[in-house]
Parts: sequence; C-alpha cells; structure tokens
Amino acid sequence: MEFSSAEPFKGEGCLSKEKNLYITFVLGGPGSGKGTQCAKIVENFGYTHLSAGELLRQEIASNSEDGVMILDMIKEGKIVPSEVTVKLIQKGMESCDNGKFLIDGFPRNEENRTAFEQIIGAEPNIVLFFDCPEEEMIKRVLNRNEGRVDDNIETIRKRLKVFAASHYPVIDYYSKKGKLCKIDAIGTEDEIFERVRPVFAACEGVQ
Ligand SMILES: Nc1ncnc2c1ncn2[C@@H]1O[C@H](COP(=O)(O)OP(=O)(O)O)[C@@H](O)[C@H]1O
Ligand SMILES: Nc1ccn([C@@H]2O[C@H](COP(=O)(O)OP(=O)(O)O)[C@@H](O)[C@H]2O)c(=O)n1
Ligand SMILES: [Mg+2]
Repeated sequence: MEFSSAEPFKGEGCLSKEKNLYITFVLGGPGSGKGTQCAKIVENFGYTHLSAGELLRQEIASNSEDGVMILDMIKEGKIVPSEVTVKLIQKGMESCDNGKFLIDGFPRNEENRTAFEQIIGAEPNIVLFFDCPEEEMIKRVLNRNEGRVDDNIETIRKRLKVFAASHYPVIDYYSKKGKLCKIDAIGTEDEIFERVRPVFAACEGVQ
C-alpha cells in the first residue's frame, strides 16, 4: 500500500478556509465497484459521498442549461468539460457541514485534476484506485440494471477506451505524491471492503 497522507488539508480555497477538509478521490474503470465501496465507507466511516457521474445525471434530470450537452457526452462515454463537473462538486461540498468527502469517479483525466485544484483550491489526502480487469468490468456493468443510458456494450467499449487513455497520468501523479492506495477489485463486495477498511481505520485517529 503506497499511502502516507493522513493530515487534513488546510489550503487557500474558499471551502478550506471554513473547515478542515478530508478528501478521498475514488478512482477505477466503469464497473470496478467505486459506488458500491463508497456506500460501505459512508456506512462505516461517516463520509459524504459525491459521485461525479451522479451529479452529472442529476444535472440532466433537472433540465439545466448544460443538461443536453452532458447527456450527449455521457451517451458517447466522453468526459464532460471539467469546469462543469467541478462546479457541481463544489456545490455539493459547500452544501455540507461535514468536511469528509469521498469524491467518486473523479478526476478522470489530468484536466479534471488540475481544474479541481484551481477551483476548489484543495487536494486529496488519499486516492483509492480500484484495479479491475476489463472483462470483469464489462460483466458488472452489463448486469448493473440501473437503466443508465451508458450501460450498453457499445458505450462501455467507448468508456473503457477513454479510461485506458486518460487514467494513468492521474494515478501516476498521486502515486508519486505517496497518496495512492491501489485496491485489488476482484472478490466479493465484502472481501474488497476488508481491503479498503484499513485505509480509513488508519486515519480515524487523526481526524
Ligand atoms: N465485488 C463485486 N463483485 C461483483 N459485482 C459487484 C462487485 N462490486 C460491485 N458489483 C456490482 O457491479 C456493478 C457495478 O458496481 P458499481 O459500484 O456501480 O461500480 P462503479 O461505480 O465503479 O461503476 C453493480 O451492479 C454492483 O452491484
Ligand atoms: N469526472 C467525470 C465523471 C463522470 N463523467 C461522465 O459520466 C459518465 C458516468 O460516470 P460514472 O462515474 O457514473 O460511471 P461509473 O464509472 O460509475 O460506471 C462517464 O462515462 C462520463 O461520461 C465525466 O464526464 N466526468
Ligand atoms: Mg459509479
């Protein structure tokens, strides 16, 4: 486990002036189990879960100005312009008293990463990366059954290509900073959570 950063981040951004932020980015390909494990982390460690994809889907559902553009991008498996996504994450963070956030499905590329740093003015304490083989991710997404427009084989293939092309620089960046915690995402949901638990249990004492 390459992970060292346990201190809460006290930066210059508007959010971080108001409260101690403790931010975890949760990364992994489509179907790697990010949302499933986030629910368990929330249950056990009291974090606020902000899924970038979910925030974007809510924006589509609310018929906002950007909704049509976001829907087009999601249908094609493309990454929505970072400013749009980061503003939604910012709203989610600001509307919450708790400073402990799980930011799921973000940053998906370097542009996402730098936009977060610029707009929020904070960086993550930990980055979880769920490492899962493509065939397993395809199987899980096709069985997901949540009625999502992007859970079909054609869009999954596109999303996997985007993932393969864009995630590595982000992972590498946080690995070099000693913040990356890579989790083997094969196994039952409970088995995987037992790999996740120690990461958060180790931080309990310093929050
Ligand atoms: N360890 C696991 N083994 C088998 N299926 C899983 C596992 N974890 C999650 N799933 C299922 O796989 C699908 C994708 O999981 P999800 O948490 O939505 O992944 P992600 O948010 O990374 O796309 C869901 O239907 C979920 O119930
Ligand atoms: N940071 C992000 C996260 C999601 N998205 C879009 O939202 C889609 C669904 O993201 P998601 O995180 O809900 O998907 P899963 O990995 O959970 O299957 C992605 O394929 C992108 O089109 C984005 O553009 N930027
Ligand atoms: Mg998800």
